[in-house]
Amino acid sequence: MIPTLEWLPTGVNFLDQTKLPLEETYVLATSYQEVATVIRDMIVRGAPAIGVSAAMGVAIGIDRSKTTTLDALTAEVDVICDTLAATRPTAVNLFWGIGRIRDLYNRLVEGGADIATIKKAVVEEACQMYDEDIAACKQMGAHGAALMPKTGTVLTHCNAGALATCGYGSALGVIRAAIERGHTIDVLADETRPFLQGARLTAWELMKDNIQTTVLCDNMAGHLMSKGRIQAVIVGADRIAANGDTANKIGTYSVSILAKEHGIPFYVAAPWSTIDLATLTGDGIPIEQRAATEVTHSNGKQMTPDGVGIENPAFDVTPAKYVTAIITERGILRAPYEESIRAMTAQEQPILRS
Ligand SMILES: CSC[C@@H](O)[C@@H](O)C(=O)COP(=O)(O)O
Repeated sequence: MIPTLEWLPTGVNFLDQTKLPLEETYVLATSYQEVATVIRDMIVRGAPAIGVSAAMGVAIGIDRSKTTTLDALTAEVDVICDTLAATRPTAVNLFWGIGRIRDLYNRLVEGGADIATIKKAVVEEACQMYDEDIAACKQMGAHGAALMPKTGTVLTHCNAGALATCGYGSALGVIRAAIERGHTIDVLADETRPFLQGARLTAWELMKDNIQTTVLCDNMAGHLMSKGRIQAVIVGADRIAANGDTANKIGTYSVSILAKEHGIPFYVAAPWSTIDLATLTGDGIPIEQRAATEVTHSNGKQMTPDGVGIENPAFDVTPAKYVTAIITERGILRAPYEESIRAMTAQEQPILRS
């Protein structure tokens, strides 16, 4: 399995996704500040991977703290959490990952645990979240495989694969699971301007698994749909509001409308940690704005005239009405999403182990 990130005795080791597909190199983060930089610079990216990375960031910050009193440690934990929370705004998994370690820390302090016990427990929790993320991807695959065409072409946007998770992938995990169950699927990967997660990352990881993959420019999907070349669309998600509106990589919204127009099912695959019950509709989802240079430059070369205006929102929101189903590790959600999400939230869930 592709090692997206890994807890090591020396730190948290990240496959540098900014260097793919040409170089497979790693960045070892030895402090919470370095983990924050890795997330902000998109060395690691993809909502589920960001969530676990942030949890590991909090854990490494606590584990490496030199403070000797609980009061001082608690003050430091505030700074650690705030630093990591300021890295990227859209993927709710970031805040979920930080919150889970923070909650554990608070419970341990209230329970009278000493610093050594706390350090051990937060590291174990972060590593458990890593295992749970892989298990959740496998479960999404098990639930979603039957929705994929028995034979046909599936379009995906951005990278919701092993690289966007701790392994196996959310949207690409469903495709992998379908192929493992005997489906004959080839993948169309939108290049996903401007950061090229589709062209660089989805193509790289699917080729590694010998899954037939074709990269297309973002403006080509409509043409191919009109020619009957696409049987399903599946994407990941960075945040799903309580009504099913889904934030995902910029361009997803356009693909969803094209799919609707052509009668092609449009699926979202995401772990439960991507569902944000506190955000009622897509209007409440913060959209990350990234640097203009991602648009103005390609491989260091300037592509636009000096002084031209630039837009670079990193995400858009697909209204729930365009989403055929949301595949989670708990099961498949269908419209009306307020009700199906509420019903599945109430269900008791087993702890997943990879
Ligand atoms: C599985 S993570 C969400 C993905 O579906 C992906 O499309 C995405 O938007 C990731 O954004 P990124 O900016 O690369 O972190």
